[in-house]
Amino acid sequence: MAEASGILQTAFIPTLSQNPYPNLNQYYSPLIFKRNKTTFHNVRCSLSTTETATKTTPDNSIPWGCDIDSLENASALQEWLSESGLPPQKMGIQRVDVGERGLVALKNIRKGEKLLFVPPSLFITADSEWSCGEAGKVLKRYNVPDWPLLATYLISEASLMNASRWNNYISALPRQPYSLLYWTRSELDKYLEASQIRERAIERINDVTGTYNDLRLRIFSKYPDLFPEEVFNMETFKWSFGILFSRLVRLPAMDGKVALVPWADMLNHSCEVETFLDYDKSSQGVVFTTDRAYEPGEQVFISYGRKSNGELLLSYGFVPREGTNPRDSVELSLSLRKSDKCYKEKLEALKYGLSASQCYPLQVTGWPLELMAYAYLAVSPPSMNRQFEEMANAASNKITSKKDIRYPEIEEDAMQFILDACESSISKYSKFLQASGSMDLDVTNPKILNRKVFLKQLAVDLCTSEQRILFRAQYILRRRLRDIRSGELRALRIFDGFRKLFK
Ligand SMILES: C[S@@+](CC[C@H](N)C(=O)[O-])C[C@H]1O[C@@H](n2cnc3c(N)ncnc32)[C@H](O)[C@@H]1O
Repeated sequence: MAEASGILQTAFIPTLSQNPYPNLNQYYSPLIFKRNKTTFHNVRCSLSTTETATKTTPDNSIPWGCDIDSLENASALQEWLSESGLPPQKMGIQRVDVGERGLVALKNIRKGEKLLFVPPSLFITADSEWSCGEAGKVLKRYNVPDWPLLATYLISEASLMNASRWNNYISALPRQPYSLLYWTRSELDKYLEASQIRERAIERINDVTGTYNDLRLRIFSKYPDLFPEEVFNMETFKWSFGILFSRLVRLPAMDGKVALVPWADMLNHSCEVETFLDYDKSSQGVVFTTDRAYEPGEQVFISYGRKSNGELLLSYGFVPREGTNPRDSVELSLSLRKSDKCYKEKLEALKYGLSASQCYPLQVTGWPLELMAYAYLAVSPPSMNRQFEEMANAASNKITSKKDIRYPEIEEDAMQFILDACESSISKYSKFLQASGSMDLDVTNPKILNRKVFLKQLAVDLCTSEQRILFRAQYILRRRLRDIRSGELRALRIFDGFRKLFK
């Protein structure tokens, strides 16, 4: 567990954990980026730019960065990094089969070798110097936390193009990162209807929208010269948060500092490796230690953390190949029955952080004790009301109480309750997977069709992997129920035998 949390903390971190901004519960609506040649740069810091961010871009996209699979700016990035202190590397950026672009071994790399050595002068952190110092000062004055601060910083530097020291880095970032932030509400509803990831994506989109709206109301609107809407708008924030979700690293050896680490963020994820990025005090740079050997031409991977396929889709926009993710899990939703005579009492018992409907992760290898405790609570009869609190506490992962509770008298009902939830979820997945074959057949515009085919494939891959875990749980639950029932039958038969004997 300690190991797992270590990895979770150090991989690229998709969480708005430091975002204290309220979820304004607003539905995301993409704003069209207004390209205005004059206001775009010069207004803000009187920085004269030799290039302006006004090139023509595809609809709704921002005018910096490059296509996600483009190597167009990669050599300029490499050159700039070496001039700026990146030591010679054993890897180079190339087009790859997994992850579009990635770092590929140029020489033999041994298992246990330290690679990268990106110096702190190349990190982007909340302490980085702003090209537009005034804008940075304003955000600091308002105590804007790291995530929104970095999102704003990235936009500010990006809009300055070659007047920013990060120009080469930003030019090599994807113009539209693969992210669920770019899915519309109707796409989420259509393709992810069966998966709980849909809810998480909606929450995340609302968080990003809320954060932007809050910054706009509290700060940007008061300093329109520093933060013109042509530059700092919902579209550019969607981009910068998409970049942060898929590339920001937490560095435990630097007290958990979060940073964008150019070059290191060209590494793709593999579920088959355990190694992750961290700051190395002895070499004073970000490194990772290989946990396997690589030959020249092979893509080198790190782990983004022990994440489920759904979490990988949510933050990084990809789903690993079926059956390759040993950490995969699916969220199973359990609910108290409204018709339960003790519904109110049970709800009252759940007051510490749980609700009448609760999600728990199922893995191929099993499920958490908390899930079983919730099931006990949901099926327990009024006569067990004294145990409601114990069950509710055991169902919560926030309260440190005894988790491994057992109530043999309601074990069968609890198992059946979980099985029913699994089967109802399985049928939602089956419905989507069956319907997916004939979805979008009426679309003729090739660009729209491409997008739909791409999103649908991601959803099909995710739903297939999630359904597979549910099938496994269904199998285990059915077998346990059969054992319980056949055990009961045997006990009844023995009892019957004794009765006959005494007759
Ligand atoms: C930290 S960046 C890695 C570099 C990225 N490939 C690039 O060209 O900029 C994370 C992004 O890489 C891609 N990626 C990483 N690992 C992947 C994998 N195993 N399969 C597919 N895409 C992957 C996803 O688009 C993800 O959002």
